[in-house]
Amino acid sequence: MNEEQNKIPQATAKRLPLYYRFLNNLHNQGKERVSSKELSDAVKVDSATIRRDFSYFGALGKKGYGYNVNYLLSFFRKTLDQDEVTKVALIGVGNLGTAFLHYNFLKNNNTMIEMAFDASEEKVGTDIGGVPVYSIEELESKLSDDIPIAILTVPANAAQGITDRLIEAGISGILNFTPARITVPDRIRVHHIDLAVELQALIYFLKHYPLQEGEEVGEEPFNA
Ligand SMILES: NC(=O)c1ccc[n+]([C@@H]2O[C@H](COP(=O)([O-])OP(=O)(O)OC[C@H]3O[C@@H](n4cnc5c(N)ncnc54)[C@H](O)[C@@H]3O)[C@@H](O)[C@H]2O)c1
Repeated sequence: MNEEQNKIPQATAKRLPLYYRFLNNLHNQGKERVSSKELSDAVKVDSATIRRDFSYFGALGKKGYGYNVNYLLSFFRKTLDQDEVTKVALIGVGNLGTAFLHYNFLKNNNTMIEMAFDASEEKVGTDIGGVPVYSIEELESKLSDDIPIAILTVPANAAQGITDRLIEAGISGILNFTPARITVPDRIRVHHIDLAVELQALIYFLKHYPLQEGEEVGEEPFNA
């Protein structure tokens, strides 16, 4: 992560990949500029928030012109280290893990699942979506220094044990899909993803903040 990203608020940093993906699509369609309204409609973030987010990088928008797509893209690419491919390891090649291996992350984000691990003999030695699956026994010997992130898709009861080994092996970030609350040292960053929580949040918003036709979509506190 570079210095610039350290200075921007975390909520803004979280939205950067969203902006980046949309701008990349615009660029691929040959578009050179985008208005904040267009951006807002596409990424479902209100234009005031977009302007505030972008203000952390200096005044990039011009009245009546909008934002220059190429300029923004090159800026975000630098900020998000998009010029570099980040290698990721995946642990647990079950229903969820297999789906991730089939999904080509590299197409939109510069991340790539380099290798996967599982405990099941049936899976070890196979190749899923072009990713080799190794035995979990080989975790320490196969994980190389250039893989900073692991995706955890093992059963909850295996999560902490695997986490301890990942940290020992030098991983610095974990994307945890298991329901287990894992304990890690301060220097390790864990992001927890739980579809049930996201669904509950959506249900809550539908019930308490139903949207009206033509209403601008606000920023949801759950994503902030
Ligand atoms: N976050 C979410 O929204 C969400 C949604 C669905 C499932 N989940 C969770 O994701 C995890 C995976 O779910 P799933 O449906 O893919 O389960 P699954 O049972 O299909 O897959 C688990 C895989 O982990 C492997 N495994 C078991 N113990 C292991 C170990 N010690 N080391 C390495 N591999 C091991 C199994 O062989 C299996 O291939 C579960 O914890 C589940 O609760 C999360």
